[in-house]
Amino acid sequence: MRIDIVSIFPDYFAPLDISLLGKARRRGLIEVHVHDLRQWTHDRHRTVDDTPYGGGPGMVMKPDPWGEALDAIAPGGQSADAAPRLIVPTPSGRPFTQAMAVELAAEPWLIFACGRYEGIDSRVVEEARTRMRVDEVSIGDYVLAGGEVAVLVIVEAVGRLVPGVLGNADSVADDSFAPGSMENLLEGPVYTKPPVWRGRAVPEVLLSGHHAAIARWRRDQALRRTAANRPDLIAALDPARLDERDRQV
Ligand SMILES: NC(=O)c1ccno1
Repeated sequence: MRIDIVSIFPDYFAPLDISLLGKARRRGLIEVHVHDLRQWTHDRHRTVDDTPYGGGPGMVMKPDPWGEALDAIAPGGQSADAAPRLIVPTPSGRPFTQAMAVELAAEPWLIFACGRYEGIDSRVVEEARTRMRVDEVSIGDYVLAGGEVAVLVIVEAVGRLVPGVLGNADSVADDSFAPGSMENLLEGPVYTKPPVWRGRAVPEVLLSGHHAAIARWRRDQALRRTAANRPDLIAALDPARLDERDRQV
């Protein structure tokens, strides 16, 4: 997977050189290019924003630098299956979910546009849509100072799903919200050695080696945690996916 990130604060993305994603980059599983938007400005002050038409507070990011940046990064001509997908984090975007992370992890090329101030001139997304798929995405119902932190969240959630990045691919199947048996459920509690810690013992079933009983216990715990923390997810569960035991939890 290729990832391009455009920002006026490229240093925000130093964390992508460490840990899981840093290893994935060094192993050639993920290619990350971070670009300073200001390299596509042409005035002495390297201006990227201006006052909003129609008045109102704050500044809006000018379309010209963004248009030139996207032209330079994705000049076009790629085959349909190699074309980039532009992701623009914004509070007014579609909710970023685990399902979307799974979908994006299958893409060959993602470009992230980090907006700042009051946002990017809307014509940038409008024009980009004429030559690539564009998703305006929100990581939650709150407002950040810019898209950079949201891109770090999305790149981490997506990057860990790229085949080969996680040491144990099975752990993805147990993720909260993971498609499949965990779909729309929160992951339950997890334990490791020692078996007793400050007088608190690990649930016996987890030491039993009885895989069916362990799977059942984990699903019960996931249902309980989801009911406690996210009743909205329980309400959205497809009843057909709940067995008799689930209904008793
Ligand atoms: N909620 C968000 O995704 C966001 C992006 C930029 N500011 O907020």
